[in-house]
Amino acid sequence: MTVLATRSLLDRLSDRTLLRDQAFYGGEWRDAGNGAQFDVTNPSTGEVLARVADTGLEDIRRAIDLAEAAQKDWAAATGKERAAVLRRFFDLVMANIDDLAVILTAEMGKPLSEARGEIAYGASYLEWFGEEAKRVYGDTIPGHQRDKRIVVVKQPVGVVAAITPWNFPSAMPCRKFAPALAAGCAIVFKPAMETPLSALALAHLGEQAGLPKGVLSVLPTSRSRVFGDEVCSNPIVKKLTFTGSTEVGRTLMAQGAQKIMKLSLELGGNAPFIVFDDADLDEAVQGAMISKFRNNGQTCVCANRIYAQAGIYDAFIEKLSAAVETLKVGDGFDPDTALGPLISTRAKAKLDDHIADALSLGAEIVVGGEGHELGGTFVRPTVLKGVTPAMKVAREETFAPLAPVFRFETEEQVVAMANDTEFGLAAYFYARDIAQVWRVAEQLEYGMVGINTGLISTEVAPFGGVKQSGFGREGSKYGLDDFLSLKYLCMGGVR
Ligand SMILES: NC(=O)c1ccc[n+]([C@@H]2O[C@H](COP(=O)([O-])OP(=O)(O)OC[C@H]3O[C@@H](n4cnc5c(N)ncnc54)[C@H](O)[C@@H]3O)[C@@H](O)[C@H]2O)c1
Ligand SMILES: O=C[C@H](O)CS(=O)(=O)O
Repeated sequence: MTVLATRSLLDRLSDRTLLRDQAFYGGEWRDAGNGAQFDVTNPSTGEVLARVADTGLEDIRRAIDLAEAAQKDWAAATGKERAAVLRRFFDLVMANIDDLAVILTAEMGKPLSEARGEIAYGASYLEWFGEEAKRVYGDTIPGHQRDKRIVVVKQPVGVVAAITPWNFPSAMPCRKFAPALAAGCAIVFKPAMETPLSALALAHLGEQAGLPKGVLSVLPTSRSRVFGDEVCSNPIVKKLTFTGSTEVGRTLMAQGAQKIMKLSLELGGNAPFIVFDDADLDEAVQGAMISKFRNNGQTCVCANRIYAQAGIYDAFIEKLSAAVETLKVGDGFDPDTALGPLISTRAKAKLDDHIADALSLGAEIVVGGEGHELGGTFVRPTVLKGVTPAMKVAREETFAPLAPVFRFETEEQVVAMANDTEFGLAAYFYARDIAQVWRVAEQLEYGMVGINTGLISTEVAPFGGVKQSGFGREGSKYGLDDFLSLKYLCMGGVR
C-alpha cells in the first residue's frame, strides 16, 4: 500500500506504514465503497498531508455488521486474553511514540513535545484498561428466600459506536477504544475529519497487537451526520460514546432516544479558575498557565474564566502577563514553539469575537490582542482585565488562548459566579485555608475540581462532567461500567 502524502510528512517518519489513507473495518484496509476521499491538511501550513477514504453509509453498515459478528467471540475470550492484547497495543503505541507524535503534530498543529505527551496519555488508557479487563467482578447476594441463590454478573453491552473531536486526535480515541475492548465490546469509531491520521495509525497498531478482525473499526468520513444517523438508528449498535460539543451531544442524544440507546457524553466546558487572597501566587500562575494554554487553549477543561480576589488581583495579573509573554507562537515542529495554530479560521473568528465583545463592554488588553504576524490561524495569547459577567467570555467556551481575569470580593460571590453556567465539566481554585478548600470544593457544581493544581487529567481518575457537560466517566475503576450491563440471576429450588 503506498500512501500519497506530502514529503514533509513522509520524510519525518521512521515507519511510513503508520501513515494510512484507507478505512479500517472487518479487519481489512479498504477504500470507501464509492471511492470517495477527502483531504487532510496541516493547519500550520495549509498543505494537504494526505487524501483519506471518505466512507459512506454502505461502509458504515458493513462495518457494524462485521463488528457484530466479531464481538461475540471477543466477549467469550477471558479478561486475561483481552488484557494481553491491550498490553501489546500499549507497548506498540509507546514504541512508536515519535512517529505517532509527528503524524499528530502534522494534522492538528500542536507542538511536537505536547503531541508526545498526548500519545503517552492516550496509551495510559490502553495500559489501565488492559489491567481492568481482568477485574470485571460480579456479586453474590444472600437469597431473599431459603431456596433462592442470587448472583449478579456483568456482561459487555455489545457493539459500541464512538465519535471524537479533533483536539486530541490520539488520546480521545484511546480513551474510548480501551474500556470498550477491555469489556469485550466491539467498537465502530469515527474520528474528526480534521484529524483522522492519528486514529488510523492506532488501528494499524491495534491490528499488530492482535485485535481480532472486526473488533475495531475506524471510519474516516466528511459526512459525520450520516455516521451519527446510522449508529443512532441501527439496532445492532447498543451504545454510543461521544466526545465533542454540547450542541452535537444534544442532537445525538435526541436521535438515540428512539431506540433508548445507552450513551456516554463528554461535552463542552466553561471552567472557572479561582485564586483566593491566601493562595501561593506563583503556584497559582503556574497552574493558570497550564490550565489555560495547554493545547493552545483548545481543551474542554481549559480555564475559561479566571477569578482573582481583590487583594491579589493586580499582582496576579502582573505575574500572569509576564509568564504569557514568554510563550512562543509558531509551527509545531519548531522545538521552541509553545503554541501552534488554532485548528480553523472558524476557531480564530470565535476568539476575535470574544476579544472584541469584551473590549466593547469595558475590558482592557494587558498582553496580546487580535491577530499574529504569522497570519493564518496563528493567534497571540491574550490576557484581559476588567472583565465582567456581561461579556461573552463569561458564558461561552472560547477554546483558544484567551485569559479573561475577573475581580471578586468574597467567597460567596465567586462561588455564585463560578456556578453561573450550564456547563459543569472542570473547575479549579487555589487556596490554603483548609476549611475554605472544603467549602468551595463541595459547592462547585462540576464533575472534576482541581485544588492547587491546573492539570487534573489522568487515566486513574474518573473524567467527566455534570449539567450540560454530559454524563458517564472515562478512566478510573468506574470507566468500564459504561460498557457493561448488569444481569441479576435468581436461582430457585435450591433445597
Ligand atoms: N468533555 C470532553 O472530554 C471533551 C474533550 C474534547 C473536546 N470536547 C468538546 O468538543 C468541542 C470541540 O470539538 P469539535 O468542535 O470537534 O466538536 P463537534 O461537536 O463539532 O465535533 C465532535 C465530533 O462530532 C462529529 N459530529 C459533528 N456533528 C455530528 C453529527 N450530527 N452526528 C455525528 N457526529 C457529528 C464531528 O465530526 C467530530 O468528530 C468543545 O466543545 C470541547 O469542549 C469535550
Ligand atoms: O479536551 C479535553 C480532553 O479531555 C483532553 S484532557 O483529558 O484534558 O487532556
